[in-house]
Amino acid sequence: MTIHGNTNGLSPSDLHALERLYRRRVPFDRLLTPELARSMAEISASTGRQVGVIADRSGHVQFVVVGDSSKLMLPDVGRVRAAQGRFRGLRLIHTHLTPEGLTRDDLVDLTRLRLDLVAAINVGKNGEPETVHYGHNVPVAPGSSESPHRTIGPLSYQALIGELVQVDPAALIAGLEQEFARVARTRVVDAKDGRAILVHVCEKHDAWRAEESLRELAELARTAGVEVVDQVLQVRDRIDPKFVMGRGKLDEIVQRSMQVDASVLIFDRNLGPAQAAAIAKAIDLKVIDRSQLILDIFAQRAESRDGKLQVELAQMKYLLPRIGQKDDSLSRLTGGIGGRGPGETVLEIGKRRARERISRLESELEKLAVQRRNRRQRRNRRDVPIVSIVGYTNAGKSTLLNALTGSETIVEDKLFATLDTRSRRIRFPEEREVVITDTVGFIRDLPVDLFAAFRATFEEAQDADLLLHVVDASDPALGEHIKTTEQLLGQLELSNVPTLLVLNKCDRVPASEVASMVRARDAVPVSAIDPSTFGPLLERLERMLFERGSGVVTRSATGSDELDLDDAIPPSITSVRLTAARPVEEAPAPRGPYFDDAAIDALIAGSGSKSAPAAAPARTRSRAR
Ligand SMILES: Nc1nc2c(ncn2[C@@H]2O[C@H](COP(=O)(O)OP(=O)(O)OP(=O)(O)O)[C@@H](O)[C@H]2O)c(=O)[nH]1
Ligand SMILES: [Mg+2]
Repeated sequence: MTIHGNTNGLSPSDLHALERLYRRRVPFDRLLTPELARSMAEISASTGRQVGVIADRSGHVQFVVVGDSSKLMLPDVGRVRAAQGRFRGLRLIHTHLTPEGLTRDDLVDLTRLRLDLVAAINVGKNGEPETVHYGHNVPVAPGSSESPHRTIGPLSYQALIGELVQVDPAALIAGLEQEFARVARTRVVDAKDGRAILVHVCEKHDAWRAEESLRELAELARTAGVEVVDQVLQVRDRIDPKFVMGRGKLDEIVQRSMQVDASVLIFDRNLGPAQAAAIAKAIDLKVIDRSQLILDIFAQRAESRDGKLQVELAQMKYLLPRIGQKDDSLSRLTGGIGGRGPGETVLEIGKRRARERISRLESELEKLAVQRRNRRQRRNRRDVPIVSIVGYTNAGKSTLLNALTGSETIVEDKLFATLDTRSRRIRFPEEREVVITDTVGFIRDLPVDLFAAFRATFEEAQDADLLLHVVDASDPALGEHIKTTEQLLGQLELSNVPTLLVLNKCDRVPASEVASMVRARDAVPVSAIDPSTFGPLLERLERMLFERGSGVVTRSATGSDELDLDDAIPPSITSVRLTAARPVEEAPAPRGPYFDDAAIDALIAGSGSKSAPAAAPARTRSRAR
């Protein structure tokens, strides 16, 4: 039976008296009992310190706390959750040594810990209870200036005990929970990962991108399977180093979380380990940052072995500095958003084991990387051009790949629909074929460790003869998306690969705007959902890939005695018709590693690589057609 708080210098008999408080019962339908009130007052008077108990709804005392003359520091009650409801199912009953109502600290605890109720017993000079104040949370409309608490008192202790004044917390709380529920009328019950409030805090000079950024965060949250119930935006002169925002705003958010019944706060920025812990401790909600959200999506979606290992490694690296933070905010993460995927185990293990796991993952991934490099070297002796489709997430890369090749890779109106990339081939007239590969979408401020994971998926793109940079022309953040993609391509050492900018989703943009964007950016317009728009794209593609002096050099096999690729290419491309790029029969659906090497080998072999033995028959067959 732990006595929490400031126990220094207490006599054994005081401690004993405090321990005995654990045996008291406080029925849920009574504010307090005379036995409890008198013993608490007595100990307070003898120690000169505030004394409190935290009782649950069945009337048991869960915590006994002792403070100093003017305040109590409450222990972490985070894991003693009420089964259901907006409140924690706990009441704080404590003493005050000066005649006063509930203090600001009392009200903050009330909100922060979502207590059912806080009661303060004023202890008189004679060491007897004199008056009682109590308070509880009330729902207020967002943005309203009304107080989120209701406080009642002073009530005469004698009147309370004599039941001249009747207070029934059970009935009170039942009514309040209904009231809160009514405010949160919009509730949808089937969200499997809880309800979240998005929080964007920025300094003034960054305010211009806040709205767009929140919109993207909402998309990410939706992709992760979280229901967004509210969004909070705060522009500050300076980001608070400890809590990011001000304490007042934090309290407001907790209040709001009760109204809309949210259990998760998702920050639209990356939080340092100490920040995350401080915030989680202060508000006692699950706190997730942008990196964690993205990691969570990857953890849910990675399918291949390589992909899974990469995600686990990224999660481990993210979590390592967070293990053993003073208020272990990770303990709130088990299960659900932020605590999913292979990295979940890290929540139970210590730093040392986590480090061991990291080095094991790294060496496994290195082995896979070596295998991939070897394959790529073998494959370099080829003459089939490779085109990689790159671009911001949700730009329509997979849709375009499907439409160009008549295949069916996953297309979803979600961010990071594609995590395990696919390759397909398309055939141009005159038997010229191209292998086209899809890639993982880019996003702003990609967590560093995830970027490392990304890197592997783009190794293949380094062999590409051409990048199709697909961008959603209808997105207001188009310019930002292009910039981010270009930056990340640079970091992936892909800046040197010839690139064609493809303005996608032109069906959503007025033609005049498309025309000016095409001119300004030397781009090709398409609508990936409408193949009748592919003409200009195919023409440009063919010109860039096959025309002499196009600047795109297709590697050809050295020492081969077969035809040079050029010989097989007629000089004219004027005959390109829309139907020209017919899908080629089945491409085996590559399953990870991110980039399925065997599948690409097979594709290339099937397309007439001079170095691959399978090439000749493939080519003969297609010629004969
Ligand atoms: N209106 C319209 N919608 C499109 C077009 N191209 C793609 N979409 C839609 O945009 C959404 C995203 O398409 P995807 O092909 O999954 O995008 P992606 O770039 O592969 O996305 P990630 O794999 O998540 O990076 C889907 O809902 C598509 O149906 C287009 O040209 N016009
Ligand atoms: Mg995709």
